[in-house]
Amino acid sequence: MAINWFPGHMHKARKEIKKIMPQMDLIIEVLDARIPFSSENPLVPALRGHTPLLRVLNKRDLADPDVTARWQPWLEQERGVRTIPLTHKKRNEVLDILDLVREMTPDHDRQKSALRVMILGIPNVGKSTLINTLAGRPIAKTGNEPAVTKAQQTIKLPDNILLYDTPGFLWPKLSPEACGYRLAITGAIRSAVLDFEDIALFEADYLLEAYPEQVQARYGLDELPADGLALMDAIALKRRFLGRRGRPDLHKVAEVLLNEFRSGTLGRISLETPEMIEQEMRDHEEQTVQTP
Ligand SMILES: Nc1nc2c(ncn2[C@@H]2O[C@H](COP(=O)(O)OP(=O)(O)OP(=O)(O)O)[C@@H](O)[C@H]2O)c(=O)[nH]1
Repeated sequence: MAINWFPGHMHKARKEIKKIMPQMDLIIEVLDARIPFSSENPLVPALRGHTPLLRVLNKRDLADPDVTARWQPWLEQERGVRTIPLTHKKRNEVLDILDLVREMTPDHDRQKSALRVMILGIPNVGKSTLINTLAGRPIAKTGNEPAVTKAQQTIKLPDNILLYDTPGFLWPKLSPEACGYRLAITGAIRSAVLDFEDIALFEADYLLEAYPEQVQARYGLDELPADGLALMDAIALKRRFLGRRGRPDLHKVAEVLLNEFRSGTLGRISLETPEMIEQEMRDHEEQTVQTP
C-alpha cells in the first residue's frame, strides 16, 4: 500500500494543533460512525492530556445502529470521553452537542470567559455541515470532496462558546493496514491513493462476511459467492458490465459497490466493530514483534 499520502500541509496542521490544543477547554472530534476507530485522529489521545473529549459519531444514518451502540461504551472507556451518535438530517440531534458540552465542563463560568472548544475530524467526515448547524448560519464550506476546509477559523456559538475549526486534512490512521482501506471506502482518502478496484475488493470481501443477506438481496444473487472477487464477477454478470471478449468490467463494478455503499443504497453498514479492531490490533502487534 502506498504510504506517502501526507502532503506538506498536514505537517503544518499537526504543529498548529499541538500549539493550540493545550489552551482548549474541550475537544470535539467528529468521527464517521461507520468507522469510529479508523476515522480517529491518533494525535488526539497523544496530545489532549486531561481535556474532556466529545466524540461525535457522525453519519449515523449510514451506519449499522447495533454496531454504533456497541462502539459507544468502547470509546467511552477512556477517561473524560463522551460520545454522541448523530446525523445532519436531524437538527435537534446536532444541537444536543451544546447540552453535552455544558455537562462536560461544569466548572467553567461562561459569564467570565468564553469556553474554548476545538473541533477536528478527518476530511469529508461532515465537520463543516455540523459547524454550520451549530452556528445556525453557513460559515464553513461543505462539499463531497475531501479537504474543502483549508484554513483555521474561530466561530462564535451561542452560550459563549468559541469554536476553533481546524483544517480537515488530519493524520489518517494507517495501521492496522485495513484502516486505510476503510477510510478509502467511505471516501475520506481520495481513491487515487489506493487502487480503486482493490478498495472495492476489500469492501466486497467484508460485505460477504458481515452483511451477506443485504448483498444477496441488493444484487439479486441466487447464491452467495465464495469470495469478494466472485461477488464482483457475479455483479458484473447481473448488471451486464462486460468488457472485451465478455470479460467482467471490474472497474464499473467497483464504482457501483463504492457509490452504493457511500450513498446508503446498500443499507446501513458499519465497516468495523470493536471486536474486529481488538483482533486486528493483536495481529498487528504480533506482526510487529516478529518483524525485527
Ligand atoms: N448521510 C450523511 N451525510 C452527511 C452527514 N453529515 C455530512 N454529510 C455529507 O458528507 C459530505 C461532507 O460533508 P462536509 O461537512 O463538507 O465535510 P468536512 O468534514 O467539513 O469536509 P472537509 O472540508 O474535507 O474537512 C457532504 O456531502 C455532506 O452532505 C450525515 O450525518 N449523514
